[in-house]
Amino acid sequence: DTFSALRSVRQARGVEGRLLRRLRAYLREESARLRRLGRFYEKVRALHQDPGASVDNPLLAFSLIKRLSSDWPRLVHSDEAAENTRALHDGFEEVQQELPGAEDLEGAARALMRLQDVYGLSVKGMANGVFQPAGTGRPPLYSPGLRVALSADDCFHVGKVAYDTGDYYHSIAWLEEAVSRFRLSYGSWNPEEERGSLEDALDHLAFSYFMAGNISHALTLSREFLHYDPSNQRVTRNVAKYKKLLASGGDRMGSPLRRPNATRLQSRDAYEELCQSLGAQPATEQPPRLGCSYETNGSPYLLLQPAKKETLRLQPYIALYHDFISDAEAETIKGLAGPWLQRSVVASGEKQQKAEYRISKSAWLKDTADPVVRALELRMAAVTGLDLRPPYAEYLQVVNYGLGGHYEPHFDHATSRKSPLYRMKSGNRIATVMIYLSAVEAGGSTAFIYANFSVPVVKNAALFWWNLRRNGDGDGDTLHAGCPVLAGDKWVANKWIHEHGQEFRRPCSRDPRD
Ligand SMILES: O=C(O)CCC(=O)C(=O)O
Ligand SMILES: [Fe+2]
Repeated sequence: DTFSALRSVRQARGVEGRLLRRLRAYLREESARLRRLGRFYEKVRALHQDPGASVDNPLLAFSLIKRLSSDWPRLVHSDEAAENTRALHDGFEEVQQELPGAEDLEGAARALMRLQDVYGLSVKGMANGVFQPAGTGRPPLYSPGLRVALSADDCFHVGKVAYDTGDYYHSIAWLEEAVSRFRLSYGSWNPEEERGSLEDALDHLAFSYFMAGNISHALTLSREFLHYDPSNQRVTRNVAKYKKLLASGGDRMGSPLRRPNATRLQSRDAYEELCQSLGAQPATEQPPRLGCSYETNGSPYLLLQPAKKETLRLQPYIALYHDFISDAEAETIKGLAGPWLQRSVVASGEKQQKAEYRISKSAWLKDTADPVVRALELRMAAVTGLDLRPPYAEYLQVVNYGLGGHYEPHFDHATSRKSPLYRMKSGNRIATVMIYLSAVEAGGSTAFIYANFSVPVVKNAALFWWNLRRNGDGDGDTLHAGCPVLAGDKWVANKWIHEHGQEFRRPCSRDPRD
């Protein structure tokens, strides 16, 4: 699919570039053809208008006969127009395989609604191209270089995706925006088309209000619909039904519509607050235990260039290593993974499958893929002091987030003995090293829900944390998430290190507090 990785969205832009060039060629050919027709028309018309151009002149008589017997039939039966159309069709067919489909449009619409929800954005603002949290004095979360507004039809399509899944909370917000935009432009340029669209939006909006229990609104909108299309039987029946319901007191107009909790989240508010605050929570612990240091970790590898460690939390233990990789290395890793990216999956029982709560594409890189991957593994081993040789760690997982791409709160370690993670037979995931391979323009922080803080995307830095306690139990405090990317192309690389092989490097303890 296209929407689930920004790399694919960029490729889709390339596809449109090719279509654009085809269309330009088509316009050029067709304009030349029409110009030729125009010249023929003008020439013949001039002869017909000129009183001196009489067919008494044998030369003019000859050319008349030639025109009628040869020029006109050729002109009328020319397949030039058809050939131009065919070239356009062929160009389209060439890229057909690469075009986004219905599921992409749906995924893209869901992405906009996710950004609306998680970042508390108003639909009206978004439709106007502004990313400002609604009803707060906060500044915009993102100010694009080029501000673009959505069309009435764009808003209708987002609303329709919500409508089709029975999500009337979102369908009402987006269809309201569509209706008010259609009303504004109504009759301005293409009355027939605009009217059809306004009616369609009114129809869907009225039904959404009806389903949400707001009968009086459903009635008002249905009446407006009938103003444009008085003979519509279905809507006429609806109006009668709504009137009857209102008369019997069936309106729940006052009750506010609640956002559906489609996610599996119990801690949704905390999560969203962490995503919005962009890594600005005060630490509960104080220096000197929290702070920055140069680390050689007893490794000769780090002697000349120690790791730049920022300890972020002690419980759970989380550290950020700044400048862990170079820009060039990051580009190499992204380039190696790019062609192999596949929709990311999540563990579900014993299986792996794709899920709405993880929107990204990912690829696995072995250390034999390139010397850069190998060097990165050695550096991670030196910094963590852990054994990363297979099967003690998984291959490097490179992830590219998509439109509104995110990974809702989860644990990296297995929480069930049946998890596919145990297929490696090297125990659970004891620790995670996650490298930020890119910057983002807005959003995309890594939020630790129970630890109550979030890490903004710091390009080239590596985040480290222990997933397990020393007694082998999963550390519940490590629940974490990748917040939706508001703007930009977020890439990360994950290294998941397993328990086996670390016995002497991180010794066990029976104290559950360790
Ligand atoms: O992208 C992030 O910030 C978090 C990613 C993550 O938690 C994961 O891939 O397991
Ligand atoms: Fe994770």
